[in-house]
Amino acid sequence: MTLTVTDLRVSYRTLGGEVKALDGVSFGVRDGEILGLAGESGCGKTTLGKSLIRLDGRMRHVGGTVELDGRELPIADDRRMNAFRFHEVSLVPQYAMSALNPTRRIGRMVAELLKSRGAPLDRDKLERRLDLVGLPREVLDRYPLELSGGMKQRMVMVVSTLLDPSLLVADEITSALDVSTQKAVARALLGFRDSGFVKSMLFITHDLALTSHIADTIMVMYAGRLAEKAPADVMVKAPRHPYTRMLINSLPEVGVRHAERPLSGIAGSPPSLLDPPPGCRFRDRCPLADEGCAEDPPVTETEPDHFVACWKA
Ligand SMILES: Nc1ncnc2c1ncn2[C@@H]1O[C@H](COP(=O)(O)OP(=O)(O)OP(=O)(O)O)[C@@H](O)[C@H]1O
Repeated sequence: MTLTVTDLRVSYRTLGGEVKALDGVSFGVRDGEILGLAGESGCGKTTLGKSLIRLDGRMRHVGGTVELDGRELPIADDRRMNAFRFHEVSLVPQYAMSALNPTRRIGRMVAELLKSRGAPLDRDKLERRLDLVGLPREVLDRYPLELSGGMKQRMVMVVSTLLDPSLLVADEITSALDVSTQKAVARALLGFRDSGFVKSMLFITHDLALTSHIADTIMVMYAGRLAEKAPADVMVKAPRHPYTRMLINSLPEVGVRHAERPLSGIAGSPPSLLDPPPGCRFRDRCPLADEGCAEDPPVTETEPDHFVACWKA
């Protein structure tokens, strides 16, 4: 197992109180596995990704543990985490396209970054990786401004994986790209895993359709908690949680005109994470909810590798 997250609790300090963005999340990522993390805006996907790399100033590690390759990550200790960042766990951020320093040629920037991490620049290795993501070697002589959005995105992927981290967290890295560029980035991600440059991956997206093509396993979160986790094909064909079912039914089907089959959304919104009510957090929006749902549903393994947090599943 590359990653084992146990009962992770992370909140944000705000003027209104503590926003419990992750409220007891447990899951694992196996060696070689790509875990797609999905769920609607605000469910805690980015917070989970950040927790594994760097807590920002307003985030507080309230409880739980994160183990990477059997060693506990000191996620609450920014300085001690330095030994792990880039080397063991790395992030391609949500706004990767602006993560490149605009005043430096890319080759120089990569060399400086590696130096700051105490690693020498291995030109051969760098060039092989550029080949893998389909970037010409000349990009190293260019400024970020001279690259398209998709090229920048792939460049950031190369940079974040140069030290062969065990786990790569890719946060919404395809959202701002057109569909064919999205595919190139997705292929590059799979190539990195298949070539062993990274052992495992957490692929964060709100795009369930895309994640079902890339991920081996999909985990759906709802309001700071795990709702369902299952192998990607099972999640798409036989979801058990009412929320996941509704999410999957709300996906547009290619070739089906919406006059024939109207797109359905999910009415209502998740509860506030400042003071979430007890019980199932989806119950106000759930067509199957009854009084029993006022109690917290445990995460249950209904079949091997299929985890669901629902009394009705
Ligand atoms: N800096 C912050 N200060 C206070 N609350 C925050 C902060 N960042 C996120 N939150 C809250 O934490 C919860 C989880 O947010 P998070 O960004 O992790 O969700 P997400 O699923 O990644 O959403 P999105 O898809 O929109 O990026 C939300 O309720 C959000 O409002």
